[in-house]
Amino acid sequence: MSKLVGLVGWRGMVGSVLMDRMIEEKDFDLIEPLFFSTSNAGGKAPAQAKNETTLQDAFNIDALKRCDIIITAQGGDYTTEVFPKLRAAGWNGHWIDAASTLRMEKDAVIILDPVNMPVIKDALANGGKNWVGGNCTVSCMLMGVGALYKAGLVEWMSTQTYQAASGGGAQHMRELLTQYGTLNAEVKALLDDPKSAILEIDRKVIAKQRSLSAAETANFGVPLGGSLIPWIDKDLGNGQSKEEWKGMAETNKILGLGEGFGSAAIPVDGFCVRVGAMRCHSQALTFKLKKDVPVADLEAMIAADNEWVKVVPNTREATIKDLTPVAVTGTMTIPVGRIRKLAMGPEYVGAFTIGDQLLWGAAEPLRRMLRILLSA
Ligand SMILES: NC(=O)C1=CN([C@@H]2O[C@H](COP(=O)(O)OP(=O)(O)OC[C@H]3O[C@@H](n4cnc5c(N)ncnc54)[C@H](OP(=O)(O)O)[C@@H]3O)[C@@H](O)[C@H]2O)C=CC1
Ligand SMILES: N[C@@H](CC(=O)OP(=O)(O)O)C(=O)O
Repeated sequence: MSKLVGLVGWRGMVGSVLMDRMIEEKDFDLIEPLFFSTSNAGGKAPAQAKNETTLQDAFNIDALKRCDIIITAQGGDYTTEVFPKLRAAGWNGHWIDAASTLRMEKDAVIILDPVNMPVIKDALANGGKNWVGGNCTVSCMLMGVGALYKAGLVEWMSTQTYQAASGGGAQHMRELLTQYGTLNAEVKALLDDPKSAILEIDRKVIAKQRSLSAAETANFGVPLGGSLIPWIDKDLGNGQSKEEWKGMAETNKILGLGEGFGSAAIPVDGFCVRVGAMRCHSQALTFKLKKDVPVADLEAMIAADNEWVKVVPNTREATIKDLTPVAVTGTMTIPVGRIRKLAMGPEYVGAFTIGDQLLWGAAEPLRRMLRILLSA
C-alpha cells in the first residue's frame, strides 16, 4: 500500500516549486497524498489528491498523526508550533521540512543527498526521522563545489554572496520589481530622449530611491532596486549576520563534520549580500586548498561530482552566457565557473557559482528525501 504523505505549505512559493517538481518527477504515482492547509481546512485539495480530496487542518494533530511522512514548506513558525506537539503526541513518522527551525538539532539531518548521502544513510540506519533542507545559499554552493570538500582538499573557504530577492519570500520579489518600475517611470521621459543628460537621470533616480515610501520598502526596509543590502537575516551581535553564520555551521553539518564548529570543522566565512536578482543565489568563492592542485584537475573533479553541476570555461564569452542568474533561473543546473588560481599563491583558488534557490536551495532536496524514504 502507498505511504500516506502529508503536504503542508504546498501552495506557497517554495511549496509550489516543490509541487511542480513532484509532478514532473511523477512522485505522486508512488504516494497517497494528504493535503493540509492553515487557512482553508475543508476546502478542495489540488488535482494531485487521490482518495483524500478535502484539505485537512494543518494544526490538527490527529489528522497529521495519520501520515507516514509529512513534508512541510509552511515555514518556521508552523514548525515551531506543530512539530513538538506532534512528536509529544507519539507520532513516529518522518518529518521533512524546508524551514530552518530544526536544522541544527542533534536528531535532525540537513538533507542534500548528492552531497551527503552517506550522512543520510547513516542517520536512517540509526532510526533518524527528522530531515531538514539546508540554507539555500549553502545547498547551492555545495551542489557546485562539494567535490572539493569530499576530496578533503579544503583548508578554508571564504564566500561572498549575491542573494536574490526570493530568499525573503514572494512579497520581496514583488517589492523589488515595483521599485524597478517606479525608478523607470521616474526617468522614462528622459530615457526616451537620446539627447538627455545621463547625470540628470542619475540625480532623479537617486532622489527617487531616497524618497521611496515606507510602503514601497516595507519588506526589505530600504530600497533594493538599483542598490544592494549587505546584511541578510538576524544580527548575531558579534558582527556577523545569521546568514553568514549558517555558512560554516551548515556546511560542516551537511558534510558530517560535527555541528559546525568542532575541531573537525572547516572554517567557512564571508559576507552575504542581497542583490536585485529574482530567484538565483550567486557566490564568489575563495578556497585555501591543503595543497597545490592544477586547475584542470579541480575542474574535472567538480564536473564529475554530480549530474547537475556544469563547469563553465573561464572565458568572458562562456561566463556571460552561462554564469548568470538569468541563465540559471528555473533550471536544475549548477554552473561553476571563473575557476582560477589567485595571486596569493598556488593553494588559493577562486570560483563563482550560481543556483536557483527555490529548486536546489529549497524544494528539490525535500522531494529527493521523500524518494529516499520510499525506497528505503
Ligand atoms: N523563500 C525561500 O527562499 C525559502 C523558504 N524556505 C522555507 O519555506 C517557508 C515558506 O516560504 P515561502 O514558500 O516563500 O512562503 P509563502 O509565504 O509563499 O507560503 C507560506 C504559506 O502562506 C500561505 N499563504 C497565504 N497567502 C498565500 C498566497 N496568496 N499564496 C500562497 N500561499 C499563501 C500558504 O499556507 P496555507 O495554504 O496553509 O494558507 C503557504 O503555504 C519559509 O518560511 C522558510 O521556512 C526555505 C528555503 C528558502
Ligand atoms: N535566508 C535565505 C532564505 C532562507 O529561507 O534561508 P533559511 O532557510 O536558512 O532560513 C535568504 O534570505 O536568501
